[in-house]
Amino acid sequence: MPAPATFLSYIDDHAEGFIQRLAEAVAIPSISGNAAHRQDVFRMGAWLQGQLNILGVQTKSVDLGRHVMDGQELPLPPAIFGRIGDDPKKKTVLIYGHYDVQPAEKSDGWDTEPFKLVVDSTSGRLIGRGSTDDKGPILGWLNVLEAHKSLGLELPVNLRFCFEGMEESGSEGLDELIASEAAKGKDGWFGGVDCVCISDNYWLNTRTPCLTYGLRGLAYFKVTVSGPARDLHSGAFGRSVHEPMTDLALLMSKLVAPDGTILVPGVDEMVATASAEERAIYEALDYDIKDVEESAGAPIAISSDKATVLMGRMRYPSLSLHGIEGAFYGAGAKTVIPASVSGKFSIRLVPPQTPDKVEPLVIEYLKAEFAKLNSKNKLKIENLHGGKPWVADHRHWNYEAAKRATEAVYKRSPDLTREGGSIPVTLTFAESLNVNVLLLPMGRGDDGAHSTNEKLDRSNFIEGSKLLGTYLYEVGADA
Ligand SMILES: C[C@H](N)C(=O)N[C@@H](Cc1c[nH]cn1)C(=O)O
Ligand SMILES: [Zn+2]
Ligand SMILES: [Zn+2]
Repeated sequence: MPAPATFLSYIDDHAEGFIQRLAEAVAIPSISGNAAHRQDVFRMGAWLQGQLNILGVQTKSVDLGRHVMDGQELPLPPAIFGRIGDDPKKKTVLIYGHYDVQPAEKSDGWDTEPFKLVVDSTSGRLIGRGSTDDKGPILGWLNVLEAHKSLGLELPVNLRFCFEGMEESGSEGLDELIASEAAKGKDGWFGGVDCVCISDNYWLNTRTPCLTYGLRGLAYFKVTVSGPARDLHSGAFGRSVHEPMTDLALLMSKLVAPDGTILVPGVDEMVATASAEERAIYEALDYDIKDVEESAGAPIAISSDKATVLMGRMRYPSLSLHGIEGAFYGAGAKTVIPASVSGKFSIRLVPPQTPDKVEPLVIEYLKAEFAKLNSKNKLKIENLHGGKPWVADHRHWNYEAAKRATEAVYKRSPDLTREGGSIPVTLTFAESLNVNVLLLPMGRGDDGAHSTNEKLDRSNFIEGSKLLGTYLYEVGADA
């Protein structure tokens, strides 16, 4: 069933107001991974709940308890649940999104203030932290609701919403909440849900919309080497004591090779090599080495073979080194020996890998490599968070509806992709509600999620809002 023309033109006619609302959302620095911003995450949750209420959605803010982050006990931001429509003749779609964002500071290399949405009218870019990940897509759903309310149009499906404020920091508390709601069956918040739709990833390139049926999982590690009781003078102590930074740098260098091979024994080996037939799937995708190099901003693709690059992102695990806490990193030439340093790295997982299978291999390997250093320093290994990979059935009616919606809005068939990133709650929804989950991205491959100058193209925001609404009509038509 096509979306009504009035809905589509409402979206076009109200684009400026929608961008204004996105600017309001971006202005709240809801960084879940930084204790100093925890109140901002709460503020963002309250703002979102208020917007949903204005648009006629019944909501509930669900307390997720407390947790410890960076040695500090903090309240977890609430899950914002919403519901609108209870017509037993209609399908019920559950929408998930996250209202927290990654950290961002102008000094990281942003050209503009990260928490002030900049509308670049020449390029059509809406630049700001969270514009594409994930405030723009969440607001896309609000745009759909606003259009229906203002036009007095009946929604084609019943909607349930689940928005969280900790996705960028391990989705703490959410799995348990979903499991307990699912256990209540039809009386729970998700009772009667027929399918799930998540808009929290990106097209593969800048041209072709896609539907995503897989996500990598994640195992995130913090490895700490400590020795001296305090920071030391390298003139007074250099070559006289074991230095934590030296040990850590050696350990970190043993994790991954420059070509991406994971050096922890048993991790790469868990995943079967792709057959020629499977390779052909990646060859057929609308993608070019230029696409990865343009979004990375440099000619640094790991191979000149397109399928190898794509499989590196979607089909194989990867290990990335993220940073070292406690090390000297400022300007100047401080001659310090840091007393304690923590390396952060993570492994993106693919089936059949799970955090439970991979973590012991990493811990055992790091301990063995540390022992080889004969250092008198101390080693501590922690898992910061993790999540399992997910793959869905893309022949399901939920995907068929999204395909028809994409063809209606973008006048082209979507690519079918697997995403290199992780949204751990996806698998939780699939398993605890036993329904199909669809990833329907709004943004492009060069949006720079998690990076500097994150943006969402105006056309993706506006056409993407039409897509989300049209998808609901296509699902409704299947009822
Ligand atoms: C794909 C999604 N938009 C996303 O960015 N997910 C994050 C999840 C995460 C886990 N630890 C920190 N963030 C990602 O894939 O990195
Ligand atoms: Zn993210
Ligand atoms: Zn996200």
